[in-house]
Amino acid sequence: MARTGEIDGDARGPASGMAPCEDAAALAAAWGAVCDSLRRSIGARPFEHWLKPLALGGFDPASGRLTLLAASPFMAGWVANHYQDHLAAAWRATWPAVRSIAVEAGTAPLAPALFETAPVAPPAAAVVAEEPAEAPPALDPRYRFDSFVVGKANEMAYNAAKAMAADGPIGFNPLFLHGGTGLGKTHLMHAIGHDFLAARPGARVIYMSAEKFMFEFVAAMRAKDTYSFKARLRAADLLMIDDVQFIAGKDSTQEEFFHTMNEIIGAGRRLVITADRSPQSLEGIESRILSRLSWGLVADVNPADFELRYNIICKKLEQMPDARVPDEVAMFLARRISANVRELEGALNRVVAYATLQNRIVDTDFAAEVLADLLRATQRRITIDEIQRKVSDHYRIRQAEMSSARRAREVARPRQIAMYLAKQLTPRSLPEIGRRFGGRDHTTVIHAVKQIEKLRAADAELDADVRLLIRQLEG
Ligand SMILES: Nc1ncnc2c1ncn2[C@@H]1O[C@H](COP(=O)(O)OP(=O)(O)OP(=O)(O)O)[C@@H](O)[C@H]1O
Repeated sequence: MARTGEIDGDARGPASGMAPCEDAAALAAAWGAVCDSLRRSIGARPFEHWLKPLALGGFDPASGRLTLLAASPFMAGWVANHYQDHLAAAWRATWPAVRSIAVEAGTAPLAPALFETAPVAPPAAAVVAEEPAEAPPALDPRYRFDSFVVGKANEMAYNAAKAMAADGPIGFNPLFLHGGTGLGKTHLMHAIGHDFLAARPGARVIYMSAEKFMFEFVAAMRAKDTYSFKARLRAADLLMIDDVQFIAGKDSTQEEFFHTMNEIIGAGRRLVITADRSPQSLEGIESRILSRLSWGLVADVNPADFELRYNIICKKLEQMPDARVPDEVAMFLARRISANVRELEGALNRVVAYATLQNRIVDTDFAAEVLADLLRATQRRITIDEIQRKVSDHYRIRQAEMSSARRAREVARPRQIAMYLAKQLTPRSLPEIGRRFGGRDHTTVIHAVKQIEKLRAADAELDADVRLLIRQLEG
């Protein structure tokens, strides 16, 4: 079954004058950029479930027809019915040569070159999906322990996951991992699956989202054949159910889930569950399930701090040997994209994809330009008061000196730095900044900004001070 949705075309041809599909890597990079924008427009969860598993099927430059492939006719139909407009808008913005989009069931053509230079677009094989009965589990090959960067925020979860995968008896079962979206829970689950299988070739490993668990269970009930569904899950040596909060309020699914859990644990097989919050905070989930979950090991995955974010970027860059991303940009991304690792990864991919598409050298200005929307959305509002406080602390002067008339170098220079930072980091106008620094004129502010710009270029120590202050203020 194929669903085709036509979108209004812009018949003027491909974006940036590029011959469509001549450069398969560019098409893949465009798909990466489209994915990024879709994730933002429809939200991370629906994106992960419905759109991330799509693969690029092909693009016909003559007709402008782009084919996307879904894992099943059901998925293809759903995507075509629900996300056609989003897909059309995102492609139109990125690659106007696309005039119609067809979503079909099928597997991706074997065109590894399409993805080779474009880490932004996961190949079909990397799609996180649940395995059909008897097939090897569809574990994402990228999600392994050695590609997972460990820091304070996730070391407890990492160690527990390692223990879950290790050979020999384990001291706990189930393992319950919880934390906000995009922090690496799914990654850890897949890593457990890989290691478990490596230690026990032929073992039955099932990874499944709770949403899929519900769909399959409901479908089995409708078909009046729940036996094979139950038998398959309960025979798993390692069962992993992702995002269990999804079954909140779904009574019959919870009933089945509870029995599955009991069977697995009772038979000494391993169970791993994730959720976006701790068992105590999961609402709409039966208390018997929650208490069962709390019997095992509960480990949280916390938001990454700056150091971990930076290390993650460095790790991702190791996997992109063609990407030329200087350290200064890695630090910039780590500093500015702090919401979660998925967003950080998406930002890095977007910068690399745009640099490839536009043949540009990556520097901080380029990254800021490419990520302008994201940075605006995530930017914390920095106030002039905060800047004055931070700078005064740094130079050990009283904050009142920011507004005083004293001209001695030891207070005048920090004051100029604070004015410069106010101009750089806040949307305040020059006259307003002047007013906040003891009623000074806007020309004084302009002078301070110019002065500090000059000094930053000439004086490494002052430049390092300013960088540090910016980093601290931007959090
Ligand atoms: N510590 C880490 N090291 C390397 N990559 C990481 C790390 N944490 C997260 N990632 C990457 O971030 C992305 C998002 O992670 P993942 O999908 O595992 O998040 P999640 O916690 O399961 O989110 P959700 O609750 O939305 O399903 C993945 O590509 C993953 O590889």
